[in-house]
Amino acid sequence: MIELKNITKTFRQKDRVVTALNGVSLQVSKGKIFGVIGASGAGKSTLIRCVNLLEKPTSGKVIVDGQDLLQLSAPQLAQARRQIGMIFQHFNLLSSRTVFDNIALPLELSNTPKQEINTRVLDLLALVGLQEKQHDYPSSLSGGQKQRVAIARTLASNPKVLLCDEATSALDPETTGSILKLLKDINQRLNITILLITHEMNVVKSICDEVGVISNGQLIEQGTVADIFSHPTTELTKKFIASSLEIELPENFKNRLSNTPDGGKHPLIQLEFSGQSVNDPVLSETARTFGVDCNIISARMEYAGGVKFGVMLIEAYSTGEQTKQVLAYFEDKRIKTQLIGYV
Ligand SMILES: Nc1ncnc2c1ncn2[C@@H]1O[C@H](COP(=O)(O)OP(=O)(O)OP(=O)(O)O)[C@@H](O)[C@H]1O
Repeated sequence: MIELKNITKTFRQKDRVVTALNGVSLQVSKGKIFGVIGASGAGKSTLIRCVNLLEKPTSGKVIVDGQDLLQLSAPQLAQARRQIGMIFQHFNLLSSRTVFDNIALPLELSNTPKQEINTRVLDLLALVGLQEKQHDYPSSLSGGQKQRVAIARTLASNPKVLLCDEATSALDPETTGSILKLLKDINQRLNITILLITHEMNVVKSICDEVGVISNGQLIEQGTVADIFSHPTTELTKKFIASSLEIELPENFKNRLSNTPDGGKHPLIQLEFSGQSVNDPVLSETARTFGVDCNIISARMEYAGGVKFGVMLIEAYSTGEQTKQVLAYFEDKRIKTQLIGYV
């Protein structure tokens, strides 16, 4: 549905040339959700804006639904763009129009009959769960509600593709979750292909089928979410994955933490489970094999693309030699271990 072939984009900034995209190629199949993740300035916005030619690539090809966009005449491009919806971090609603009228706008612009506009907007309001807000103005809505209006507005044109430019970055975690759920719902119910950009691995993990990692204008890694999570090859990808799995050591353990096992303290071990880890009942095996009981202090286990990931902090009731055996056992199960200290 979307194909970028060897896209390069350079900008002229006073006396120097900035290469925002450097030979980017990617493909998104119909009905899939593809996430591009990268740090600030990596080229994410430029990339997504090249898909609907808001930004014209310096070289390369942009093919959407079989059409080579750079070869189209102005009217043909306008037609093709109707198939490509876009939502933004800051929603871009018209403050002088009600919720209903914001959603109706693209239909008015395409001269849709009034009765049809009415039915369609009411359907869209129901789809995004905002029927009661139709007469309200954007200023009285929460961030999540504004993004729902923006989603409904872009769906009004029946797009085949939806581009999401950091669509949840201005929202709190709970609202982010509900907007991501809505996007997944739209993707599945309407079979809309989604390309999104984000700097948060949690977004990728919760709704994407495939992911590309962008750095310095280049896609340095791409694949299915399950593959990338289980076999990340670059340090940057590993960092993004780790950032989505962070857990905090509770305050009372922090205060007791020391570098030595003096005074009968027990080792505090961090276990990092990835797609490569052996899926065994490791804690009970540790107790049976080494006679070492473990207390789970904090844990976060999740699934991405059908693979189990997570981090766990355990206090192992072990002494010196046993601790070494237990750490070696976890490593053998391909669980990344780190001795944090003693508590
Ligand atoms: N219109 C422009 N003129 C000049 N340089 C630009 C322009 N747009 C982007 N750039 C440069 O291109 C590079 C990539 O920018 P881009 O906005 O695509 O990154 P990003 O990954 O979206 O960053 P952020 O997450 O901070 O929005 C940056 O070095 C930026 O300064």
